[in-house]
Amino acid sequence: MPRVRGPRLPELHPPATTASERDYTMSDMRLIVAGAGGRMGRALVRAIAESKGAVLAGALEAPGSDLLGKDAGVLAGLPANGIKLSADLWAMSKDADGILDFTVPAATIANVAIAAERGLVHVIGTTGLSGSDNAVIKSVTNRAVVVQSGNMSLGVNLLAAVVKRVAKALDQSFDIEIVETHHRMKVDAPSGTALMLGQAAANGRGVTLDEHSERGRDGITGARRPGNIGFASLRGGTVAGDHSVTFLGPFERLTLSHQAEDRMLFAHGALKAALWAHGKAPGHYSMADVLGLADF
Ligand SMILES: NC(=O)C1=CN([C@@H]2O[C@H](COP(=O)(O)OP(=O)(O)OC[C@H]3O[C@@H](n4cnc5c(N)ncnc54)[C@H](OP(=O)(O)O)[C@@H]3O)[C@@H](O)[C@H]2O)C=CC1
Ligand SMILES: O=C(O)C1=N[C@H](C(=O)O)C[C@H](O)C1
Repeated sequence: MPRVRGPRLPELHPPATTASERDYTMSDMRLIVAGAGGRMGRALVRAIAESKGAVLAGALEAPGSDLLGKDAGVLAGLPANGIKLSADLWAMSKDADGILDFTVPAATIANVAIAAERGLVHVIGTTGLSGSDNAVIKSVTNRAVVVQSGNMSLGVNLLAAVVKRVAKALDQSFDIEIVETHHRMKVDAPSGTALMLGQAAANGRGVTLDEHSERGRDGITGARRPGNIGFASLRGGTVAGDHSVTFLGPFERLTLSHQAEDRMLFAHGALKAALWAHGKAPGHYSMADVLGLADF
């Protein structure tokens, strides 16, 4: 029987290579993974092993973690790579070029100063950051390179650009509601992506998100305030990340949505951001900058 060939799929999971199987060059970007024992941290270790142009230079974990001293490759489901998890960012960053940081707000904020001092590209994917956390991050970007985004995927960043345009085109007779669904282990709500999409809608409308958000409705809430942007969060199972933005108008609704199928999507996006930012001038960059969508 003739072999039927299907369309080629992008290689989200190309065969993993390890330090011993690959020839690293001096020009490879030397990356530290923060939260290396976490879900995203393990995905990032795999993404680095699978990609050209970067090498794992360190694996950071929380002080007191049971995982300190364990091999980052083994934790990520790969052969041992000799990089042991450590809580000492200053020591491991001596010869590093960048840090991929998907941890918790307190850890990310602690990492900001060291990354700036060491001249590391700091890719920040951590969500749940407060306004004052974000101000700390911004404060170093006159001397440090930071790429920060609540979502590192191409699809969500395109979605945000489209949401901004649609919000601009529709008046306040259209209510905007953002719904997100994530796995049962997620600790923050609304998701960073939902807030990013809300910000895009607010920008399109020319309003301030803080003054036009409706979050956590419960009980007698009163009627919906015209012009507000609503948020709802679902948690359960193993969902990598679903987001939808619905524009509800008189007798019609428009929904734009995105489903992430695997968190390797975010890991590959973060790696792309680091490689893009290597050698850039100090600044606070977004994933839209990395993907060339800033003017879309
Ligand atoms: N922007 C994006 O595209 C994406 C963002 N995220 C965000 O990334 C973050 C992490 O998500 P996820 O991997 O699922 O969460 P996990 O809880 O699985 O991982 C977080 C890791 O950070 C570790 N950690 C805590 N404190 C420190 C510290 N001081 N130094 C170093 N490591 C520390 C945790 O260790 P311990 O368990 O011991 O506390 C844990 O291993 C979340 O904010 C999530 O929303 C996730 C996916 C995509
Ligand atoms: O915690 C997660 O898993 C994710 N977090 C990010 C968010 O808060 O939006 C990105 C993605 O949706 C997965």
